[in-house]
Amino acid sequence: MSRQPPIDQPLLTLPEADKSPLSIRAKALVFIDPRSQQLRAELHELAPSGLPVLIRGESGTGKELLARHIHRESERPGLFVAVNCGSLSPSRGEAELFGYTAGSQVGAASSRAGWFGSANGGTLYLDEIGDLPLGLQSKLLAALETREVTRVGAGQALPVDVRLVAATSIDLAQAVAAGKFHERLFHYLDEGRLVLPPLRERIGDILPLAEYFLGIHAQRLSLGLPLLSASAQQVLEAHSWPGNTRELESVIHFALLVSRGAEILPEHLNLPSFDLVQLSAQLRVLAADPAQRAALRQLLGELL
Ligand SMILES: Nc1ncnc2c1ncn2[C@@H]1O[C@H](COP(=O)(O)OP(=O)(O)OP(=O)(O)O)[C@@H](O)[C@H]1O
Repeated sequence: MSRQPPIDQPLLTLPEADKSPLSIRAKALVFIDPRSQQLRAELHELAPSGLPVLIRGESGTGKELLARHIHRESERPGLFVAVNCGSLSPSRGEAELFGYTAGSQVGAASSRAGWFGSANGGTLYLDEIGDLPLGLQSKLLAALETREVTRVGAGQALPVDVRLVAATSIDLAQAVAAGKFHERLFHYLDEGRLVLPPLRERIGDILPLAEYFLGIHAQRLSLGLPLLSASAQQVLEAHSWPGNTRELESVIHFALLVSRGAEILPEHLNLPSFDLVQLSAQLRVLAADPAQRAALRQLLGELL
Protein backbone atom coordinates (compact mmCIF):
# COMPACT_ATOMS: atom_id res chain seq x y z
CA MET A 1 0.00 0.00 0.00
CA SER A 2 1.40 3.35 -0.92
CA ARG A 3 0.12 6.72 -1.86
CA GLN A 4 1.67 9.16 -4.26
CA PRO A 5 3.24 12.22 -2.71
CA PRO A 6 0.89 15.21 -2.83
CA ILE A 7 0.96 17.07 -6.11
CA ASP A 8 2.13 20.56 -5.21
CA GLN A 9 2.91 22.64 -8.28
CA PRO A 10 1.91 21.06 -11.51
CA LEU A 11 -1.83 21.66 -11.59
CA LEU A 12 -3.27 24.38 -13.75
CA THR A 13 -6.96 24.71 -13.08
CA LEU A 14 -9.55 26.11 -15.41
CA PRO A 15 -11.88 28.69 -13.87
CA GLU A 16 -15.66 28.32 -14.23
CA ALA A 17 -15.21 24.58 -14.48
CA ASP A 18 -18.97 24.02 -14.23
CA LYS A 19 -19.51 25.76 -17.56
CA SER A 20 -17.10 23.49 -19.47
CA PRO A 21 -18.61 20.64 -21.47
CA LEU A 22 -18.77 17.20 -19.90
CA SER A 23 -16.31 15.87 -22.48
CA ILE A 24 -13.63 17.83 -20.67
CA ARG A 25 -14.23 16.39 -17.25
CA ALA A 26 -10.76 17.09 -15.97
CA LYS A 27 -10.35 20.79 -15.45
CA ALA A 28 -6.80 20.63 -14.25
CA LEU A 29 -3.81 19.89 -16.39
CA VAL A 30 -1.73 17.31 -14.54
CA PHE A 31 1.80 17.75 -15.87
CA ILE A 32 4.52 16.18 -13.73
CA ASP A 33 6.84 14.31 -16.08
CA PRO A 34 9.87 16.39 -17.18
CA ARG A 35 8.60 16.33 -20.77
CA SER A 36 5.25 17.69 -19.61
CA GLN A 37 6.91 20.34 -17.45
CA GLN A 38 8.83 21.44 -20.54
CA LEU A 39 5.58 21.58 -22.49
CA ARG A 40 4.00 23.62 -19.74
CA ALA A 41 6.83 26.16 -19.98
CA GLU A 42 6.28 26.36 -23.75
CA LEU A 43 2.55 26.86 -23.13
CA HIS A 44 3.22 29.80 -20.78
CA GLU A 45 5.41 31.41 -23.40
CA LEU A 46 3.10 30.82 -26.36
CA ALA A 47 -0.30 31.53 -24.76
CA PRO A 48 -0.04 35.34 -24.41
CA SER A 49 1.77 35.76 -27.76
CA GLY A 50 -1.46 35.50 -29.76
CA LEU A 51 0.34 33.37 -32.37
CA PRO A 52 -1.57 30.58 -34.08
CA VAL A 53 -0.76 27.22 -32.51
CA LEU A 54 -0.60 23.71 -33.94
CA ILE A 55 -0.79 20.93 -31.33
CA ARG A 56 0.38 17.52 -32.46
CA GLY A 57 -0.47 14.43 -30.49
CA GLU A 58 -2.20 11.07 -30.56
CA SER A 59 -5.89 10.82 -29.74
CA GLY A 60 -6.66 11.18 -26.04
CA THR A 61 -3.37 12.84 -25.08
CA GLY A 62 -5.11 16.02 -23.92
CA LYS A 63 -4.86 18.34 -26.93
CA GLU A 64 -8.21 20.02 -26.31
CA LEU A 65 -7.46 20.49 -22.62
CA LEU A 66 -4.12 22.06 -23.58
CA ALA A 67 -5.90 24.37 -26.04
CA ARG A 68 -8.32 25.47 -23.30
CA HIS A 69 -5.38 26.36 -21.10
CA ILE A 70 -3.78 28.34 -23.94
CA HIS A 71 -7.02 30.30 -24.26
CA ARG A 72 -7.24 30.89 -20.50
CA GLU A 73 -3.64 32.07 -20.24
CA SER A 74 -4.00 34.29 -23.31
CA GLU A 75 -6.61 36.32 -21.40
CA ARG A 76 -8.48 36.94 -24.62
CA PRO A 77 -11.94 38.21 -23.67
CA GLY A 78 -13.96 36.21 -26.22
CA LEU A 79 -15.13 32.60 -26.13
CA PHE A 80 -13.23 29.36 -26.59
CA VAL A 81 -15.04 27.61 -29.45
CA ALA A 82 -14.14 23.96 -30.15
CA VAL A 83 -14.97 22.34 -33.49
CA ASN A 84 -14.04 18.90 -34.76
CA CYS A 85 -13.30 19.35 -38.47
CA GLY A 86 -14.39 15.77 -39.18
CA SER A 87 -17.87 16.61 -37.91
CA LEU A 88 -18.44 19.53 -40.32
CA SER A 89 -21.09 18.66 -42.88
CA PRO A 90 -19.53 18.14 -46.36
CA SER A 91 -22.25 20.23 -48.04
CA ARG A 92 -22.75 22.89 -45.37
CA GLY A 93 -19.24 23.09 -43.89
CA GLU A 94 -18.65 26.61 -45.18
CA ALA A 95 -21.93 27.89 -43.67
CA GLU A 96 -21.19 26.09 -40.38
CA LEU A 97 -17.71 27.56 -40.19
CA PHE A 98 -18.24 31.07 -41.55
CA GLY A 99 -21.98 31.63 -41.00
CA TYR A 100 -24.76 32.48 -43.44
CA THR A 101 -27.31 35.17 -44.18
CA ALA A 102 -31.09 34.79 -44.11
CA GLY A 103 -32.37 33.03 -47.20
CA SER A 104 -28.93 31.81 -48.32
CA GLN A 105 -29.54 28.30 -46.95
CA VAL A 106 -32.56 26.07 -47.37
CA GLY A 107 -34.84 26.96 -44.47
CA ALA A 108 -32.57 29.70 -43.10
CA ALA A 109 -35.00 32.33 -41.84
CA SER A 110 -32.35 34.39 -40.09
CA SER A 111 -28.64 34.91 -40.47
CA ARG A 112 -26.15 33.15 -38.22
CA ALA A 113 -22.55 33.68 -37.24
CA GLY A 114 -20.60 30.48 -37.87
CA TRP A 115 -18.05 28.96 -35.52
CA PHE A 116 -15.44 31.42 -36.76
CA GLY A 117 -17.56 34.47 -35.94
CA SER A 118 -18.60 32.99 -32.58
CA ALA A 119 -14.93 32.91 -31.58
CA ASN A 120 -14.53 36.64 -32.33
CA GLY A 121 -12.24 38.10 -29.65
CA GLY A 122 -11.50 34.58 -28.41
CA THR A 123 -9.99 31.31 -29.59
CA LEU A 124 -11.19 28.92 -32.28
CA TYR A 125 -10.00 25.37 -31.61
CA LEU A 126 -10.05 23.20 -34.74
CA ASP A 127 -9.55 19.56 -33.84
CA GLU A 128 -8.25 17.21 -36.55
CA ILE A 129 -7.62 20.12 -38.91
CA GLY A 130 -6.32 17.60 -41.48
CA ASP A 131 -9.97 16.58 -42.01
CA LEU A 132 -10.91 20.06 -43.26
CA PRO A 133 -11.69 19.89 -47.01
CA LEU A 134 -9.07 21.66 -49.17
CA GLY A 135 -11.53 24.33 -50.37
CA LEU A 136 -12.34 25.29 -46.79
CA GLN A 137 -8.65 25.32 -45.90
CA SER A 138 -8.07 28.15 -48.44
CA LYS A 139 -11.06 30.08 -47.09
CA LEU A 140 -9.84 29.62 -43.53
CA LEU A 141 -6.40 30.93 -44.42
CA ALA A 142 -7.92 33.93 -46.19
CA ALA A 143 -10.12 34.73 -43.16
CA LEU A 144 -7.12 34.48 -40.82
CA GLU A 145 -4.85 36.60 -42.99
CA THR A 146 -7.35 39.32 -43.88
CA ARG A 147 -9.05 39.22 -40.44
CA GLU A 148 -12.37 39.30 -42.24
CA VAL A 149 -15.08 36.75 -42.70
CA THR A 150 -17.79 36.60 -45.36
CA ARG A 151 -20.95 34.73 -44.39
CA VAL A 152 -22.43 32.50 -47.11
CA GLY A 153 -24.83 34.67 -49.12
CA ALA A 154 -23.40 37.96 -47.82
CA GLY A 155 -22.02 40.64 -50.14
CA GLN A 156 -19.79 42.19 -47.55
CA ALA A 157 -17.04 40.86 -45.30
CA LEU A 158 -17.13 41.49 -41.54
CA PRO A 159 -14.02 42.17 -39.43
CA VAL A 160 -13.07 39.38 -36.99
CA ASP A 161 -10.30 38.86 -34.48
CA VAL A 162 -9.79 35.13 -33.98
CA ARG A 163 -6.84 33.27 -32.52
CA LEU A 164 -6.58 29.85 -34.07
CA VAL A 165 -5.41 26.79 -32.16
CA ALA A 166 -5.48 23.67 -34.30
CA ALA A 167 -4.77 20.05 -33.43
CA THR A 168 -3.77 17.05 -35.46
CA SER A 169 -3.04 13.41 -34.81
CA ILE A 170 -1.62 12.93 -38.32
CA ASP A 171 1.61 14.27 -39.80
CA LEU A 172 0.49 17.42 -41.62
CA ALA A 173 3.85 17.87 -43.36
CA GLN A 174 3.24 14.50 -45.01
CA ALA A 175 -0.32 15.56 -45.88
CA VAL A 176 1.15 18.68 -47.53
CA ALA A 177 3.61 16.54 -49.50
CA ALA A 178 0.71 14.31 -50.62
CA GLY A 179 -1.23 17.38 -51.81
CA LYS A 180 -3.92 16.85 -49.16
CA PHE A 181 -3.20 19.88 -47.00
CA HIS A 182 -2.75 23.51 -47.95
CA GLU A 183 0.96 24.34 -47.68
CA ARG A 184 0.56 28.00 -46.68
CA LEU A 185 -2.03 27.14 -44.04
CA PHE A 186 0.41 24.60 -42.63
CA HIS A 187 3.17 27.22 -42.37
CA TYR A 188 0.73 29.74 -40.89
CA LEU A 189 -0.28 27.27 -38.16
CA ASP A 190 3.18 25.96 -37.55
CA GLU A 191 4.37 29.29 -36.09
CA GLY A 192 3.42 28.12 -32.63
CA ARG A 193 4.24 24.48 -32.31
CA LEU A 194 3.40 22.19 -29.38
CA VAL A 195 4.00 18.47 -29.35
CA LEU A 196 2.04 16.46 -26.80
CA PRO A 197 3.88 13.15 -26.39
CA PRO A 198 1.88 9.94 -25.93
CA LEU A 199 1.32 8.94 -22.31
CA ARG A 200 3.72 5.98 -22.61
CA GLU A 201 6.51 8.55 -23.16
CA ARG A 202 5.44 10.57 -20.10
CA ILE A 203 5.65 7.82 -17.51
CA GLY A 204 6.02 10.39 -14.73
CA ASP A 205 2.47 11.59 -15.44
CA ILE A 206 0.78 8.18 -15.15
CA LEU A 207 0.47 7.82 -11.36
CA PRO A 208 -0.30 11.50 -10.67
CA LEU A 209 -3.01 11.35 -13.35
CA ALA A 210 -4.35 8.11 -11.86
CA GLU A 211 -4.48 9.72 -8.39
CA TYR A 212 -6.10 12.79 -9.86
CA PHE A 213 -8.83 10.81 -11.65
CA LEU A 214 -9.37 8.69 -8.52
CA GLY A 215 -9.91 11.89 -6.56
CA ILE A 216 -12.39 13.49 -8.92
CA HIS A 217 -14.42 10.33 -9.58
CA ALA A 218 -14.46 9.24 -5.91
CA GLN A 219 -15.79 12.65 -4.99
CA ARG A 220 -18.39 12.57 -7.75
CA LEU A 221 -19.56 9.09 -6.69
CA SER A 222 -19.41 10.00 -2.97
CA LEU A 223 -16.92 7.20 -2.31
CA GLY A 224 -13.95 7.30 0.03
CA LEU A 225 -10.62 7.94 -1.67
CA PRO A 226 -9.07 4.49 -2.22
CA LEU A 227 -5.37 3.72 -2.06
CA LEU A 228 -3.64 2.58 -5.22
CA SER A 229 -1.72 -0.59 -4.29
CA ALA A 230 1.96 -0.82 -5.25
CA SER A 231 1.17 -3.73 -7.61
CA ALA A 232 -1.60 -1.73 -9.31
CA GLN A 233 0.84 1.15 -9.73
CA GLN A 234 3.28 -1.21 -11.46
CA VAL A 235 0.59 -2.41 -13.85
CA LEU A 236 -0.39 1.18 -14.68
CA GLU A 237 3.20 2.20 -15.35
CA ALA A 238 3.90 -0.87 -17.50
CA HIS A 239 0.84 -0.47 -19.76
CA SER A 240 1.45 1.18 -23.16
CA TRP A 241 -1.76 3.30 -23.12
CA PRO A 242 -2.74 3.28 -26.81
CA GLY A 243 -5.77 5.42 -25.85
CA ASN A 244 -3.56 7.73 -23.78
CA THR A 245 -5.01 9.81 -20.93
CA ARG A 246 -8.60 9.17 -22.01
CA GLU A 247 -7.96 5.43 -21.61
CA LEU A 248 -6.30 5.94 -18.22
CA GLU A 249 -9.29 7.89 -16.98
CA SER A 250 -11.75 5.17 -17.99
CA VAL A 251 -9.54 2.43 -16.48
CA ILE A 252 -9.44 4.32 -13.17
CA HIS A 253 -13.16 5.03 -13.29
CA PHE A 254 -13.87 1.34 -13.84
CA ALA A 255 -11.45 0.31 -11.06
CA LEU A 256 -13.15 2.66 -8.65
CA LEU A 257 -16.56 1.22 -9.45
CA VAL A 258 -15.47 -2.41 -9.01
CA SER A 259 -13.38 -1.80 -5.89
CA ARG A 260 -16.22 0.25 -4.35
CA GLY A 261 -13.77 2.60 -2.73
CA ALA A 262 -11.50 -0.12 -1.27
CA GLU A 263 -7.79 -0.38 -2.13
CA ILE A 264 -7.25 -0.63 -5.91
CA LEU A 265 -5.59 -3.93 -6.86
CA PRO A 266 -4.33 -5.05 -10.29
CA GLU A 267 -7.45 -7.17 -10.85
CA HIS A 268 -9.61 -4.04 -10.59
CA LEU A 269 -7.80 -2.41 -13.50
CA ASN A 270 -8.89 -4.79 -16.22
CA LEU A 271 -5.50 -4.44 -17.93
CA PRO A 272 -2.99 -7.11 -18.96
CA SER A 273 -0.97 -7.56 -15.80
CA PHE A 274 2.74 -7.14 -15.80
CA ASP A 275 4.33 -10.41 -14.84
CA LEU A 276 8.08 -10.20 -14.36
CA VAL A 277 8.50 -13.99 -14.11
CA GLN A 278 6.66 -14.52 -17.40
CA LEU A 279 8.59 -11.68 -19.04
CA SER A 280 11.98 -13.12 -17.99
CA ALA A 281 10.98 -16.52 -19.38
CA GLN A 282 10.09 -14.88 -22.73
CA LEU A 283 13.34 -12.90 -22.75
CA ARG A 284 15.35 -16.10 -22.17
CA VAL A 285 13.72 -17.69 -25.23
CA LEU A 286 14.49 -14.59 -27.32
CA ALA A 287 18.09 -14.39 -26.09
CA ALA A 288 18.72 -17.97 -27.26
CA ASP A 289 18.68 -16.67 -30.83
CA PRO A 290 21.92 -14.73 -31.60
CA ALA A 291 20.18 -12.23 -33.93
CA GLN A 292 17.45 -11.52 -31.39
CA ARG A 293 20.08 -11.31 -28.63
CA ALA A 294 21.79 -8.36 -30.35
CA ALA A 295 18.48 -6.52 -30.73
CA LEU A 296 17.64 -7.30 -27.10
CA ARG A 297 21.01 -6.01 -25.88
CA GLN A 298 20.47 -2.79 -27.80
CA LEU A 299 16.94 -2.36 -26.39
CA LEU A 300 18.10 -2.98 -22.83
CA GLY A 301 20.96 -0.53 -23.37
CA GLU A 302 18.43 2.10 -24.43
CA LEU A 303 16.08 1.40 -21.55
CA LEU A 304 18.51 1.03 -18.66
N1 LIG B 1 -2.72 16.44 -18.43
C1 LIG B 1 -4.01 16.14 -18.14
N2 LIG B 1 -4.48 16.38 -16.92
C2 LIG B 1 -5.76 16.05 -16.61
N3 LIG B 1 -6.63 15.51 -17.47
C3 LIG B 1 -6.21 15.27 -18.71
C4 LIG B 1 -4.88 15.58 -19.11
N4 LIG B 1 -4.73 15.23 -20.41
C5 LIG B 1 -5.92 14.75 -20.80
N5 LIG B 1 -6.83 14.77 -19.80
C6 LIG B 1 -8.22 14.29 -19.88
O1 LIG B 1 -8.23 13.21 -20.79
C7 LIG B 1 -9.38 13.28 -21.65
C8 LIG B 1 -8.91 13.39 -23.11
O2 LIG B 1 -8.34 14.69 -23.32
P1 LIG B 1 -8.64 15.56 -24.63
O3 LIG B 1 -10.07 15.41 -25.08
O4 LIG B 1 -8.13 16.93 -24.38
O5 LIG B 1 -7.69 14.76 -25.65
P2 LIG B 1 -7.47 15.00 -27.22
O6 LIG B 1 -6.02 14.78 -27.48
O7 LIG B 1 -8.06 16.33 -27.61
O8 LIG B 1 -8.29 13.81 -27.82
P3 LIG B 1 -8.88 13.67 -29.34
O9 LIG B 1 -7.73 13.86 -30.28
O10 LIG B 1 -9.41 12.27 -29.36
O11 LIG B 1 -9.94 14.72 -29.48
C9 LIG B 1 -10.19 14.48 -21.18
O12 LIG B 1 -11.18 14.05 -20.26
C10 LIG B 1 -9.15 15.35 -20.50
O13 LIG B 1 -9.74 16.18 -19.55
